[in-house]
Amino acid sequence: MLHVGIITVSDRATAGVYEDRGGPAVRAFCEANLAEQEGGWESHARIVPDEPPLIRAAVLELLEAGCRLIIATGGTGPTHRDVTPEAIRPLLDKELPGFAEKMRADAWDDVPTAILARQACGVRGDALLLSLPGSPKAIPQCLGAVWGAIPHCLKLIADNPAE
Ligand SMILES: Nc1ncnc2c1ncn2[C@@H]1O[C@H](COP(=O)(O)OP(=O)(O)OP(=O)(O)O)[C@@H](O)[C@H]1O
Ligand SMILES: Nc1nc2c(c(=O)[nH]1)N[C@H]1C(S)=C(S)[C@@H](COP(=O)(O)O)O[C@H]1N2
Repeated sequence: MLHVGIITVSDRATAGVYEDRGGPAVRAFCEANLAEQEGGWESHARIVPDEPPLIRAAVLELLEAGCRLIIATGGTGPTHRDVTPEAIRPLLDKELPGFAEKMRADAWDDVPTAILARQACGVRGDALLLSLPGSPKAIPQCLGAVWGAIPHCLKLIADNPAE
């Protein structure tokens, strides 16, 4: 069973200013793309404001719950409240910059503002952590851009545990 953690990082979704569409968009993408997952999969969703300690706490809680793929959406932009990369980076054993590079490169022709996102992606233990922009329409674009590398990455980090 693959446990997938989904974290919406959004002041406004947390406060109820708008209904969260980011978490459900990640879940919908997983539903469409994990149908063949051996042993099945299960999602665990959290919504937090743009506060580093709360973002980190959500990541650590989902790791503790056994999530091996954690996908955060929101808070990657250039404003002072956008702190998801700063919150996630210290938790990574290794950053995998290719994930963010591919997300931005694939979106560039369609959405030039794609380069405003500072996605932090990498591994912690045997888990892969990804961050995506908050815009719900960015979610299938960004996940679609990198999905081809995810099963192999999960297998590599599971097969080569730290001492
Ligand atoms: N979780 C979400 N659910 C629904 N729409 C969202 C969500 N996150 C972002 N959006 C939409 O995408 C647009 C761009 O997101 P923006 O960068 O302003 O949000 P954020 O910084 O990720 O979240 P917030 O401003 O709530 O902290 C917003 O105008 C909003 O309409
Ligand atoms: N594929 C894609 N990437 C995207 C976007 C988008 O609409 N599609 N929006 C951009 C915009 S406008 C911003 S400000 C940044 C950061 O968004 P965030 O702060 O909500 O994470 O993501 C960028 N990346």
